[in-house]
Amino acid sequence: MAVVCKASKKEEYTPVKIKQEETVCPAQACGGVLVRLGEVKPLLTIARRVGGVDFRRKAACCREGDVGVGRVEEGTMTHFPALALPQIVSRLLALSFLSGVGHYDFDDSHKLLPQYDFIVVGSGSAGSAVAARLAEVPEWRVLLLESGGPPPPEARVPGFNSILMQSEYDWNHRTVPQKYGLRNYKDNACPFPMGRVVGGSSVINWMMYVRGNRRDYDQWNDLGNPGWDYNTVLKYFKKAEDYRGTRNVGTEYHGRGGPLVVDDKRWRTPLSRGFLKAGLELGYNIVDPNGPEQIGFSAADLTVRNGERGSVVESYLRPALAYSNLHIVSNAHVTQILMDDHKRAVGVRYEHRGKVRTALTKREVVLSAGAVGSPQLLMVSGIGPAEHLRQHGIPVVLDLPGVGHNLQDHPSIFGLTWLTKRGSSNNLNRWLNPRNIKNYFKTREGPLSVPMALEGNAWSLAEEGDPHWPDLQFLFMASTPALDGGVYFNDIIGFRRDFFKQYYGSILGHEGYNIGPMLTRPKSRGTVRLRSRNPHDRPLIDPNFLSHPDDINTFVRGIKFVLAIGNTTAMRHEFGSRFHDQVLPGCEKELYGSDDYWACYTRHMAQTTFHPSSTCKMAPSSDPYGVVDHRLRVRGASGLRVVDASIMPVIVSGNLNAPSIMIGERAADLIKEDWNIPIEPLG
Ligand SMILES: Cc1cc2nc3c(=O)[nH]c(=O)nc-3n(C[C@H](O)[C@H](O)[C@H](O)COP(=O)(O)OP(=O)(O)OC[C@H]3O[C@@H](n4cnc5c(N)ncnc54)[C@H](O)[C@@H]3O)c2cc1C
Repeated sequence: MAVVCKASKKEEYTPVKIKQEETVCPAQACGGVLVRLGEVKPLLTIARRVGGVDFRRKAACCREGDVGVGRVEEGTMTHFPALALPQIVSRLLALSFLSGVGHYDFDDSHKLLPQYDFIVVGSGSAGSAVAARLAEVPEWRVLLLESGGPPPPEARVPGFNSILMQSEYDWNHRTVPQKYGLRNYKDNACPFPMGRVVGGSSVINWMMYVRGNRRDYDQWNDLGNPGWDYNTVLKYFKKAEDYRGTRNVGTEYHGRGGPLVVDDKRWRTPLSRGFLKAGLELGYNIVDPNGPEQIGFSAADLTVRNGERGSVVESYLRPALAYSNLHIVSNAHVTQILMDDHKRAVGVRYEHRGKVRTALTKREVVLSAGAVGSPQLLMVSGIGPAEHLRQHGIPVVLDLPGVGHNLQDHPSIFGLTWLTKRGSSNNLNRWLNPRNIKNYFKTREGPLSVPMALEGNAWSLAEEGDPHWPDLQFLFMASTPALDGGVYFNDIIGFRRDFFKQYYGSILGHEGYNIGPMLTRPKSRGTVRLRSRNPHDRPLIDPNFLSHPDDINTFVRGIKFVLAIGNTTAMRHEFGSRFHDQVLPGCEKELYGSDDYWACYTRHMAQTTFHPSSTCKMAPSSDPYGVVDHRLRVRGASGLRVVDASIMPVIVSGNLNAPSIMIGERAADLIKEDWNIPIEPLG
């Protein structure tokens, strides 16, 4: 049993310089070692993060109020001060200037009811949408439990988009070492960020609004999931949307008046113009990727509302605070779904402020803990592949081999870099210039009003099958990975330091850009598996990147396409674009520029684009690996649904925030229908 630690004497934390490449146990997460009062564990590492700085000590017991207690584990890598400094600065700035921002702690723990109609686990993109919509039914009582705390003020500043990665608002997961890729990354593994905060990943993401391709959803439907075809899901994308952009306004493709503001990228670097011109030069149109067809070049659409991040906290949860029937409890880590003898979900067990609590439901538990959290929670509760559960001594409630199976992510290459003239790209002066900072906090305009570096997207015609169903997306970033001299961004990306110095050492601080080919329809499949039966232990995340040989070939095609973009007159003449053509460390033996060289480049450089999905896939009963049916009910159970990115049978051809919100919106209507509540007809 977990013990709430009480210190026998008052102890102070002292900041320690964490030597490079050391690992610490994550703040806010118990690393797996439970401490019993009075027990002596000299090697226990206690971590606490204050204002973005890690404080760490070794001790026999934790102190009252400690949030990060556990063994040193491989999960988190924190550098001091490289990561801590920008986090502190951004918080101080946000605290000093965002005076109009009302902090809300999302803690209704003082008014909990003995029983709820619905318990939603996880307040991320899908969980917040479904919880807020369920609470529209006045007679229903809804409880939303979230493991993380309330979002910090700096989360509202779009330009601080990378600041929350590897902070206490990130689960700080890492992949397991990859057999086929990540060769220039420490331990052949990479950080795998996911939001652990009220609002989930929508609070730490990069705010690009992309729905995917109409064919993705028609495929879901054709795989035996009725009601998930494009025409149906489009209604839910529109229901969620309050479109304030300039493309296809007033057409059947965009919604107005929904909770989620979607807008054009209002502030752009000069290079953004070059990127769009390059597309025209290559014979592509400038498109609205959320319009009739996706193929083409586009400036990014953003979930930014009047210059501030439009996460699901702003769009769904704050407005829902008006409902007295929705209770939200932050810092409530769910450790088990409680199932009765008839395999019906009757509640959940969770930990809050050091106490183990139980919440009961008379209708349903809705699991929205994300593509890693949902399969993990199912498995520790006895729902998953029986053999795997038995290995960890977990009594099997339901043998569902598909739980944690079928992990899909979009791998992409952050690394193909061009140098350009001064003033053309995002540089540190633009980002951190006091004038721009002051201007942002006054007007919500300028470089900080948009996510740092992200400028646009492109989708090229597919070579196989339907040409309008792209297998590649290109992320255009108007900065290089060496923009900050390797002080900060390298740790966020996760390259090995020796590699970084060797490859980027000659271009530290230079202006330029980066185009990342991203596989929209990868063929590799991975897994999420348990490390142990302890719900606090990090799961083993294996995306199994590049295990399918076709993924390498698609990347090679993608790299050639981005080289063509960089080589257009538009990029070369106006911006002096020049490819950083240094031979990639690790690929010296290949003929530079050959297909084998680019395949080698891919194996060394491709990594996550932070889009895990499909680990509890929706499928008809004929599919042995299905976890939920088309109404998102867990197969073989009752009173239990999964509602988040994990239900995607196949990952979609775009970023996952908008699709996850759509899933939450659609799920709410499915639930209402199943409980005979009339639903609003959608146009
Ligand atoms: C750094 C980053 C950048 C990204 N950029 C973009 C982008 O620009 N555009 C885009 O479209 N997508 C982007 N994404 C992806 C997108 O944000 C996610 O795919 C989407 O938010 C997933 O939604 P979800 O509801 O499935 O899960 P999440 O939003 O991750 O929500 C899951 C929630 O469950 C909580 N939880 C988990 N376990 C438990 C538990 N045991 N008890 C209680 N609570 C629990 C988590 O803390 C979290 O709040 C990005 C993601 C990241 C991490």
